[in-house]
Amino acid sequence: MSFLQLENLSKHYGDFTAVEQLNLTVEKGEFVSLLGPSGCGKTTTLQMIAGFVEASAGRVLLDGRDITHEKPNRRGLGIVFQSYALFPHMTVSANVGFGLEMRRMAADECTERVRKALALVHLKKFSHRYPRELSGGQRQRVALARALVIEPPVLLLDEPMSNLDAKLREDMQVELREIQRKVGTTTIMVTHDQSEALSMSDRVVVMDAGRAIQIAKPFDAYESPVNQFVSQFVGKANLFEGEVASVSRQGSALNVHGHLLNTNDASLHIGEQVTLCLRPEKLERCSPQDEIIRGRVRSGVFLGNQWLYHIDTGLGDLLATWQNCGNAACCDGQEVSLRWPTDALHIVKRGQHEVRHG
Ligand SMILES: Nc1ncnc2c1ncn2[C@@H]1O[C@H](COP(=O)(O)OP(=O)(O)OP(=O)(O)O)[C@@H](O)[C@H]1O
Repeated sequence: MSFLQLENLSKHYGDFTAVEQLNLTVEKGEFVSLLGPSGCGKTTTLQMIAGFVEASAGRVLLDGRDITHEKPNRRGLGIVFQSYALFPHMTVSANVGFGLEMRRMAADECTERVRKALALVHLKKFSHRYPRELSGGQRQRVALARALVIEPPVLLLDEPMSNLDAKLREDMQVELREIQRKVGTTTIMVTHDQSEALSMSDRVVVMDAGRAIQIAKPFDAYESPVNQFVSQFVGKANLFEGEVASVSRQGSALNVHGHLLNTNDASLHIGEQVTLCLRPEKLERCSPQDEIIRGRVRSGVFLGNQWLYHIDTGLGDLLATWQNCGNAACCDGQEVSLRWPTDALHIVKRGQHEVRHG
């Protein structure tokens, strides 16, 4: 049995459904992110696990125990909110030790645990400061120490890094994941930032309109998105509508605006209408005799580690990302020959409501 299980978990507000029949199993020590656009039900799901929002239907099981209707304080989960919610009139130590005092832990043990928790988040030197005397990143670490000090079975993080600037956010992502690995606490994190979810998680739950659309390892969600929504939400995608022109044992040929494109997918039927996904980094420049399609560069943007190009082609406007092309490899208006490996072209479903677990 999995450590944390959500079974058909739903939340209705009147006739509005915020979360619909969510099923998720999380193993001990796993780091799982709930990823999706604003309003898709991520926070509501987290709050149902925490016990701050009452589930309308379904169950939450922790280590086999049904906690669906237990009070939040009896669940004993560690929570870090977006706002950190530190007590402004208490020092760092007092903030971190607060949960232990509430549990009436002996003073000596409490002091020792607070010391260890602050060492874990590299804040030992700041124990006597007040939250207003700390930077955003330091406050975030106090909130993390406060959640971890009670040694919770599950750590719940609600957009824990959204108040940090881009650089600090990246550093904290690495640090948070290192701490989580060291402590081994099962963790569920809410985020709308796909790169954050992909870089930190063992698995991601991609949500839309209250439903889990795909539950997968980050690599699989990116490489094999289950539908159009996931392909566009997790990374950038070129999408084409096409019709299956022929099928063989090796794959299929698809007609897209009069161009025949080969895929490795042999499970299709002639005449079937499909959507194809091609990631921008899979496009390669090639010589004219090797090209699949020719295009004209509309614009190029330098992104630091790569260039992002918009290219007008017979398939539509294609996005291409290329690294190592020095000081602008292509000029606006330049004609380019393009190709990609056959296995880079994926068939994605058009519907949005088919969950795939992985
Ligand atoms: N108390 C409530 N009463 C009515 N509707 C609510 C209530 N709380 C949340 N909702 C609605 O439920 C939906 C899901 O909200 P939720 O906060 O879970 O979204 P989210 O994915 O976390 O979004 P964000 O990334 O913007 O925080 C939203 O449409 C929201 O307006």
